[in-house]
Amino acid sequence: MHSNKRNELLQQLPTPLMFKQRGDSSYCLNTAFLSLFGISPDSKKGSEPTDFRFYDPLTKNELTGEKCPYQALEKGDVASTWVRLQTPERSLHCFINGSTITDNGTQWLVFHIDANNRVTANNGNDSAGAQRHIEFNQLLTKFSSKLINASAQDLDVIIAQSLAAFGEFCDVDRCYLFEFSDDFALMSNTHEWVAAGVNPYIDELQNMPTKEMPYLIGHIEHGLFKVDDVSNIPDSAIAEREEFQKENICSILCSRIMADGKTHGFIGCDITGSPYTWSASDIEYLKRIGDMLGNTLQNIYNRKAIHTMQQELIEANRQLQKLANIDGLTGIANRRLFNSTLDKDLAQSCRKQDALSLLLIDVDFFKLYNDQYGHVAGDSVLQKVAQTLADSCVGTDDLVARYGGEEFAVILPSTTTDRAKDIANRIVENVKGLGIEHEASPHDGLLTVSIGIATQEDNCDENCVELIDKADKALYRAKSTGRGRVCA
Ligand SMILES: Nc1nc2c(ncn2[C@@H]2O[C@H](COP(=O)(O)OP(=O)(O)OP(=O)(O)O)[C@@H](O)[C@H]2O)c(=O)[nH]1
Repeated sequence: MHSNKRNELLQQLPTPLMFKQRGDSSYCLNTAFLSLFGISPDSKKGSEPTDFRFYDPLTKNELTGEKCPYQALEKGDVASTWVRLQTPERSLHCFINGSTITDNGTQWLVFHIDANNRVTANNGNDSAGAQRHIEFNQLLTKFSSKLINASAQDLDVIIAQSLAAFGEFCDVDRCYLFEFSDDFALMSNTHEWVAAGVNPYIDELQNMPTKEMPYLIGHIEHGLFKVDDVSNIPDSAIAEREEFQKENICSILCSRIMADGKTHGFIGCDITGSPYTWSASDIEYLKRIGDMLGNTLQNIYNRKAIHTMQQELIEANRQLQKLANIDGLTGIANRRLFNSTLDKDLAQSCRKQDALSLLLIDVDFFKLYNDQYGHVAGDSVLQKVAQTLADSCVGTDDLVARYGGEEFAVILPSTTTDRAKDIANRIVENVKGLGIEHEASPHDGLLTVSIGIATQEDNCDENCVELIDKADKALYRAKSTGRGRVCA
């Protein structure tokens, strides 16, 4: 066949083709190719291979050198592979199949382009469309289950994966998530996926005032923003039109995301290069992905709210627990905490075969003090004595408690009688050292305390009641032998 005839035939074939004679510098693009890539037949009769770029769809790296399908075919190698074929107008996910045809001594290098994703997307009624719906549902199921179990930390990664999977499935150039903040005043592009060879814009789309994009936002509030051809956006929405054109967007589709009963943001996708008519399937798919993300965000909100509530309850319980164990006047442990601690410490010292000492401390002539100086001054004395006891007991496991009225108790784990006597004498000195005037006191007219000591040695002989009773008897001896002293 004559080479011009061959050329004409290839031009008319319904399959998208790039072809050239070996030795020619330019590739020809047939009509089917031009229409698939949205290229005007007037503007492209032939094209330099450099006008086209091939990208590895997985790594997003440009295929050059030996891996470039042109060069492989020129060299006589097989050139059948999945690529992202980018023209100045459009990039598409394609299966390309290169072959060399020899005709009357002329060699033709022909690339057959199979990019039927979008074609089938337009029609969900035929079997290819039905198959596509099934694939979409599988995709959605896969990511829903990933998202439903996602922790807040994993969420970003899984959202990014969902956008990439959806972007590739629908063969768009960009797919992204915008979230509103500051009570709807700002919006930010939080996640973005771009196809190979397409410029990302996420960094430039942060904290954008929503009031500057009323056309877009108005549509989002009603659920959907669909523009087949950005150049048809009316002049009244010039801000949006210019922004989209700056990003080389020709068609844009965005669907609102609801969470917590409010518009949380939107998911969107772009076609760059030349306009595309969004199909009913495109819209349905985007809405369903948006709903899935909305449900996930709602789930995360709920989990956060429950977590906050739990933390508040734990804190409230901690405060209650504290209040239930603290003496209101002196701020030290109360009788309740004393009882439970003595129980626990005594059992532990018994297990460890360790000594434990108990001090019972009583303010001397306190009735007379109250009578002479008043009840309010008496309260203040009790606070000072409590503080002095706390300051005098330096063991980390010691417990200083108000036992009742003007009586205090100190539990001293791992403490023998001799050591307890030292501590008790120090307390007597420190209280006297406070220099609280008490005219009726025989001890230099100063307020004093008496202390009784009981010790459980390492033999587990005593229980709590017996130990307290022993300390009480020792306290009685201290009182009856002159007060302001220690008895064991
Ligand atoms: N200000 C004040 N007084 C209290 C408080 N609790 C108990 N008291 C007083 O402490 C006094 C204890 O008196 P008594 O048991 O007779 O003992 P005492 O006067 O200290 O005499 P001895 O213990 O024998 O040295 C009583 O007058 C109680 O009213 C309190 O919380 N604040």
